[in-house]
Amino acid sequence: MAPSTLTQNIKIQNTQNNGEPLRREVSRSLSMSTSPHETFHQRKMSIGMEGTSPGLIRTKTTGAAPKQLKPFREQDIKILLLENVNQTGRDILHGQGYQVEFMKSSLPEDQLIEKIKDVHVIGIRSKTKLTSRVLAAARNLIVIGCFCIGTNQVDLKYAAEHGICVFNSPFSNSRSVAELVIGEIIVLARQVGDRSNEMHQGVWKKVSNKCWEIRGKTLGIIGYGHIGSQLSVLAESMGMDVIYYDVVNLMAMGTARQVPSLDHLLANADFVTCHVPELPETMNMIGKHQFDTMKSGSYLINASRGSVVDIPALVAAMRSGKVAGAALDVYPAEPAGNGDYFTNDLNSWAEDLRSLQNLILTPHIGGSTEEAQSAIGVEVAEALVRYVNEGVTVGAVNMPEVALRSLTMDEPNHARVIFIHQNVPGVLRRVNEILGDHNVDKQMSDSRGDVAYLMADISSVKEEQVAALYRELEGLKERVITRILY
Ligand SMILES: NC(=O)C1=CN([C@@H]2O[C@H](COP(=O)(O)OP(=O)(O)OC[C@H]3O[C@@H](n4cnc5c(N)ncnc54)[C@H](O)[C@@H]3O)[C@@H](O)[C@H]2O)C=CC1
Ligand SMILES: O=C(O)C(=O)COP(=O)(O)O
Repeated sequence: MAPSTLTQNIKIQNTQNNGEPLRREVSRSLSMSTSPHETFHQRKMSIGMEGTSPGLIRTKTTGAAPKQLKPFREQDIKILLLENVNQTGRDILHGQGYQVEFMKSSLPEDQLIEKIKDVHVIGIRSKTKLTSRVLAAARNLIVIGCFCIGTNQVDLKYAAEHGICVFNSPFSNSRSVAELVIGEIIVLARQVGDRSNEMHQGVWKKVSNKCWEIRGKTLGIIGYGHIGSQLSVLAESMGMDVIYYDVVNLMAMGTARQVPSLDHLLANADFVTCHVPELPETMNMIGKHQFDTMKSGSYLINASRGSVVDIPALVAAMRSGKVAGAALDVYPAEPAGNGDYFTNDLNSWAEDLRSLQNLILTPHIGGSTEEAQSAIGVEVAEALVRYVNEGVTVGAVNMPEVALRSLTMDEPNHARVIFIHQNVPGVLRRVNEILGDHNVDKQMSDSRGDVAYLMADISSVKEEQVAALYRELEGLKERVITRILY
């Protein structure tokens, strides 16, 4: 971008602002996703690109310096959205002027590897597996948006070590999951699923045997985080006693009680519900021993991750009558999209599950409500915009959280340097030696594990100096990614 263009853009911006301070304009552009012409980023340039289309904003550890420097234009940013990301999120990203490709389902690994090669941003939900193999193919990727809560589908460590920031929406669908579980508790206690199936087949079968009220029964919640604690409040308001087990000591909601062990919870709960993340420690955490420990005639609900419950052990516990009913929303393997079949081809025990009585099977819909999806769309898309345009990592799940107030047009000749690097001694000193020829107005640096993130706003920097600055930073052996926004 030539200086004259910059000046012209300042004028346009000022006109649009009607003389209002620009900083207000900046925050408005992010929170209300206005048109790209209203955003401050329109005026910025970015370098740090490797052999792709002009104006890109990433380089890899092994990459050479960019051959040409071109303005950072929103139109150059390529985004791939999979798994039917909500319209709210799509609107925000389109509103920035980015190129957005949208797909309704997830992709198998080989197709994903092809598709991810050139994009700067990918948006996924719980199904798309971003393994190290997939991410290694992503030449230009700078950021991943998980439009959901769980991030187990992404190799977070590999991503961080390659300078790829990951965002999610930590609680926008928690209430939806909690409400589904409440519904399932009643449906299981009254065998509503079976009665409904029978009626659909024309069979009238009125029974009260082993049908219960939930009032006075004990709900055992495994994992008392966002979802577990919401559920606790709802269950108690319906007259249930609530106990919970968590690896962390957590404040109880209402009169709920934390119990000292999983076995203690299993031995005392009438309904057991799982709300833990997928981790090595939660893999098959409900298996044969746990079913043996549960009360006879109790119920199990799993709306967390399919890996948490050992399904053959559940099938055995239900066939023996030890478990009177169960609800599963998640499975070790799930179809890529709607219309696919839930058969033994996918999970070897799918037919076993389909044959059981009082077993509610839902297709991973815990967070699938209009309210949740719309809120997630906004939250994650805004985080992506902030990261692409300003390098702000607040809310990231695999990077240190770093933010500086936005650059504004009353700060000409400023540049924002973003330097993601290995977290080893001496790097900051060397970076500051490089930045030392300029006035460092503000700077923030933080680390998380092996990766550190530095953001510095420098002034008195001429456009022709930016390339040299970039090359010097790229010359540091500890660098992962250098971006300069100006
Ligand atoms: N079915 C669906 O559509 C949805 C499923 N989920 C799943 O639910 C999970 C939980 O969600 P949130 O409540 O938002 O997560 P959260 O992170 O707020 O809470 C998880 C809780 O589990 C605890 N925990 C971790 N390991 C444990 C262990 N080994 N034993 C006992 N407790 C343990 C943590 O200390 C934490 O309190 C997510 O990770 C996601 O996989 C989330 C949203 C929708
Ligand atoms: O938010 C989560 O972690 C979920 O499991 C919901 O996933 P989904 O957005 O429905 O693919």
